[in-house]
Amino acid sequence: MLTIENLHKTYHTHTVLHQVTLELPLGQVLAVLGRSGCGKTTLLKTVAGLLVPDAGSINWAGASMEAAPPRNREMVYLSQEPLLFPHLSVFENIAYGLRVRKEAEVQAKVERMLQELELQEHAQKKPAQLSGGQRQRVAFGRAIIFLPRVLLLDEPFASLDAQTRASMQQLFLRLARKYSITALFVTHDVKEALLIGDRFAYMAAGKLRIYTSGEAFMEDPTTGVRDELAFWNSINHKITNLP
Ligand SMILES: Nc1ncnc2c1ncn2[C@@H]1O[C@H](COP(=O)(O)OP(=O)(O)OP(=O)(O)O)[C@@H](O)[C@H]1O
Repeated sequence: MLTIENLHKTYHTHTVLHQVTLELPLGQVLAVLGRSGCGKTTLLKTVAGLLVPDAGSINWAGASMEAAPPRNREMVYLSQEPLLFPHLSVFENIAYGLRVRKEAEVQAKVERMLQELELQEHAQKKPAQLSGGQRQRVAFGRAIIFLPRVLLLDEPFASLDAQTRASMQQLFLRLARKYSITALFVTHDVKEALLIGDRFAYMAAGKLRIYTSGEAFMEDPTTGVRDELAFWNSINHKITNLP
């Protein structure tokens, strides 16, 4: 279980994380919905150890993570623009974490992951020879192949077209189930949050509100789920009443 208590972060006089508290059980995905600038990236980078909080605690299975450097936390941050090694092939990008950890059966593990990601035929290409969606799949594979404790996903599909985005969402759901992935998934897209999350939260001005159920998330007018439903009802009404 990931436990975060009263996480606080200020840039100069601007408070970006305001007493953020959450619990995330193993194998669950918490979808965090929030508008641009609400502090989502700061939250994920602080959990990953890439930013230092002013106060608060981050625990994994009861052990404090604050003193642990990012690589020892095994909490992987994935951004919208996948960061891949440009000079390495797809295969070697995915193999990287395994080689660093001196794990066995690298070849077989990477081949299996390439198959999961449907990237077998691109194994020897360099990142620059791939589409945005394919690069994001490589970044996923590289992150999950060594089974990190927590995946921290920062609007990972925001730059993709609608179809590629939908197929990446399905791929994520399939792999999340298969590998029991524990993840914080931040997005500004309410449909994506509903589709991806096992649990739901809403972030505004550095404050995180956790919902006790999916229904509570959907019923809160600030999340925009109601507006989304009203929009589609009005479109349906318009289309069925066209002359
Ligand atoms: N290094 C920094 N120095 C000062 N202010 C910062 C810094 N990084 C972020 N901020 C400010 O903190 C606030 C939250 O930024 P953050 O990147 O966490 O937001 P976000 O919710 O991820 O937004 P977006 O969806 O646009 O990426 C913003 O107002 C931003 O301008």
